[in-house]
Amino acid sequence: MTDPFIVAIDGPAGSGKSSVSKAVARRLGYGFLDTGAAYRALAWHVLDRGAETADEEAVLAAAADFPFGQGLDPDDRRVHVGDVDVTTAIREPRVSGAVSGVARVPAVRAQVNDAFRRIVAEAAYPAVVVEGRDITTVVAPDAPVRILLTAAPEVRAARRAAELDAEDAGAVAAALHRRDATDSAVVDFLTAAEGVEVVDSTDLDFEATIDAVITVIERRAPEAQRGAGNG
Ligand SMILES: Nc1ncnc2c1ncn2[C@@H]1O[C@H](COP(=O)(O)OP(=O)(O)O)[C@@H](O)[C@H]1O
Ligand SMILES: Nc1ccn([C@@H]2O[C@H](COP(=O)(O)OP(=O)(O)O)[C@@H](O)[C@H]2O)c(=O)n1
Repeated sequence: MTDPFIVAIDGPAGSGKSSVSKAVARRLGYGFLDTGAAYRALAWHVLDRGAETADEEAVLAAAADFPFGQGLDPDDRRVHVGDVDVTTAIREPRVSGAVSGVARVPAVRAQVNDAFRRIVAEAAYPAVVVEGRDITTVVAPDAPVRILLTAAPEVRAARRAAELDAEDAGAVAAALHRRDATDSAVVDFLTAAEGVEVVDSTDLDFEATIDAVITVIERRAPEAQRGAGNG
């Protein structure tokens, strides 16, 4: 089998990257890689070691001893650090509030990006949908399909608050926009780079967003490499 091709999807928090990418991968028979889960798992690992993600030395020490496990099955979002299942823990607000400290360390970005490329190259799928912040620009700038998935800030905050079933939607919105601001200082994922197609889901429901992404794939992906069952 030739190397899987990449469908690269970037975007800000709450734009629908993970849920839409997973649904697209499942529908097309592709693999799915949630790159944010790796940064979240490393932030969890730093906190679990009793350190702070603002401490770059502590982050580098944790990254040097980071037995991270993540699969490509769209229907299996389990994430492990060693033999600890951290799937739920990495989505907790305390980790969301700490993850940007990990993401701003260049050596960490280089380490996890190498791991992402290796995981995709070894994938037993015709393609892998890879979602995050810098996939279209750093991890896979030559991918045949590169999408910036976005939505209005207030829509993204409302979706995240609903997802977390949060009592204080204002606090969720403030945390989300704070993370957007911190993240976009590290990687510009709010502006589509040359060749990246923008899908704005502000006025699209979940199914319509999936269809919009698949339309881009059908237009941009190499015909010969598409998986079975997708025309
Ligand atoms: N177009 C959409 N319309 C309504 N809800 C959506 C849409 N896209 C995603 N969602 C929901 O918004 C929440 C956040 O989506 P998620 O995939 O976690 O975003 P991200 O990974 O970009 O942070 C989830 O509950 C998801 O089901
Ligand atoms: N490719 C990536 C993916 C995530 N990240 C970092 O990891 C954090 C969590 O990513 P995520 O995709 O799980 O976050 P959401 O957009 O799902 O809220 C982001 O806020 C970034 O700080 C990154 O720097 N680069």
